Amino acid sequence: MAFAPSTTAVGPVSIRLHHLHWSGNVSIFSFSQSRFRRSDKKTRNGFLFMDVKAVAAKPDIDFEDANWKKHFQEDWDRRFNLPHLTDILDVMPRPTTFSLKKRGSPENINGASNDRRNDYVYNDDRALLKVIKYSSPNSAGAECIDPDCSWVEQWVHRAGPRKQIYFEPNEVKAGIVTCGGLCPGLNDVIRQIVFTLEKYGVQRIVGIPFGYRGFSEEGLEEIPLSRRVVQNINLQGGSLLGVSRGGPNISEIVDNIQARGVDMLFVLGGNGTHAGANAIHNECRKRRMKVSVVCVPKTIDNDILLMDKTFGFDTAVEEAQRAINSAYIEAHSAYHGIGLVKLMGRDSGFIAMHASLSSGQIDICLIPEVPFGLEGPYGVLRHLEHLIQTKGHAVVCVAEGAGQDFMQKSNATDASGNNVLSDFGVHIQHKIKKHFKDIGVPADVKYIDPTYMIRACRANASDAILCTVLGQNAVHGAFAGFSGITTGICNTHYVYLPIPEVIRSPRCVDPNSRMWHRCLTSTGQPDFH
Ligand SMILES: Nc1ncnc2c1ncn2[C@@H]1O[C@H](COP(=O)(O)OP(=O)(O)O)[C@@H](O)[C@H]1O
Ligand SMILES: O=P(O)(O)OC[C@H]1O[C@](O)(COP(=O)(O)O)[C@@H](O)[C@@H]1O
Ligand SMILES: [Mg+2]
Repeated sequence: MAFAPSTTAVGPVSIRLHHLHWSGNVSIFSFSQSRFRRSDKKTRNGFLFMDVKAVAAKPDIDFEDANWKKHFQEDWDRRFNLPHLTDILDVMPRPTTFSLKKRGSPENINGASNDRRNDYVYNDDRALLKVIKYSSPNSAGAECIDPDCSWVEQWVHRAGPRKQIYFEPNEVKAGIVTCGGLCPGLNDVIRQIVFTLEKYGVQRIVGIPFGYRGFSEEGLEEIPLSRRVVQNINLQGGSLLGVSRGGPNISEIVDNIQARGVDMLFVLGGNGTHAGANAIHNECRKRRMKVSVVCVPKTIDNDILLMDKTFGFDTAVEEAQRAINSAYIEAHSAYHGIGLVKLMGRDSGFIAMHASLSSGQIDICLIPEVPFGLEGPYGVLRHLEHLIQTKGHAVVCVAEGAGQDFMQKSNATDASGNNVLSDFGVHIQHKIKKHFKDIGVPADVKYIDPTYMIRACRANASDAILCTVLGQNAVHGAFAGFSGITTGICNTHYVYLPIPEVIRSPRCVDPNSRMWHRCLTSTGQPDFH
């Protein structure tokens, strides 16, 4: 029996890929529920939070069965099937009002000349999630399903405008909400959602202020949105609508959606936000409301499963270069200089890894996914000593979630239920200073924490394009009648995915991946233990 996507909101989960016996991406395996231990379960703000730990990692597939691949693929298709309004409601489609041809005359869409333009995506269109065929599980970076690492097709649904839509645009009231922390590109996505809604003919578009809180907090009025209002918001960082953590429970949110008469809700946020959006979608279904809930993944940490990348990540990596370069200049110009930069990444070290790789100036990169020792002959401090002796300076990049075991845990959580991390940047800074003092070698340590400077930036060009496509696809998905979905880029193609599939766990750097190996090659750092 496969692990069925739960209709219960699953909160922060901690699964480290390198703890798994099987190489590859956890999401390709179907786990039976019995293989998970629920280590912690608490209710906060009416939400259910579960920390789920993988205690065994064997996939629940009988590879002796000659038909295992067929079963796997049937299960896959079931898991990745997109929830649709017609699953529960008797709603009829109508021809789309979104047309790229003659503006204002979408009725022509069924004509032969229109078909030649190939403007629309069909519900049976699919994109292939994985494209490498590994010759063995020992191939570098192999992601395998079976012990022989055989070829198994994993198809997901293609995003884009459909010929048939399930809403009358002039009757639609659309809401947009941005939750969690800031991320470069939020305004670009809001802007594109508004543009695309208007292109369909939607006239009532509102922003819900300050994340999910805007659904309950008194005095927070919805913000009317139009092309005129959002025209230039992409020129600055942040979110026009504001963001927040925590907020009302799902039932209150859905009551409020009902009261406002919102029938399309666009939710921009990370893992927590997606769990909330899925719960909202399920509650709307339970109440048989005709509401489409569509997410756009927003995580600067890049920690959403299955996606090539999420918007804001490229910008963060680029912006981090400035901090790393300053750290390098400081370190290089000082006698025995050590530059130290802390970058974001609660569970995932993608920003630290990519920023280290792209800068070419990092000697040591520390991320949460790869354990390391500080003291002792094979520890980080001894290697720093070696770098100072041989090069005269060193630059270190740490992800915020790295080295948590070296510090006292606070057990505190933020309003969303996320663990509040101890500051490893500050900790290692003190450790380095003390170490060099203890061994009687001068060292000049300069610590840079650019966290909020990076997060508040406006999107760079490549993220701006990603935001544009994602924002437009979110609207196409809602008009197509899907709900409980998110939109992303997988294997260079734009797709829709059911929310539970992308939040099974935070996406993490695989220490066996080619990218981490490239990072190690670039920094020249040894294994620390
Ligand atoms: N398991 C959950 N179920 C429902 N809502 C959640 C859940 N986890 C977080 N949320 C809500 O989602 C919003 C954003 O969550 P947060 O973890 O702060 O950011 P992110 O979405 O970036 O991960 C918050 O308002 C929070 O209360
Ligand atoms: O100070 P805040 O707002 O709690 O944000 C800190 C968090 O924001 C992040 O950059 C992104 O987190 P979210 O995806 O939850 O917004 C994390 O890496 C970091 O722990
Ligand atoms: Mg989060």
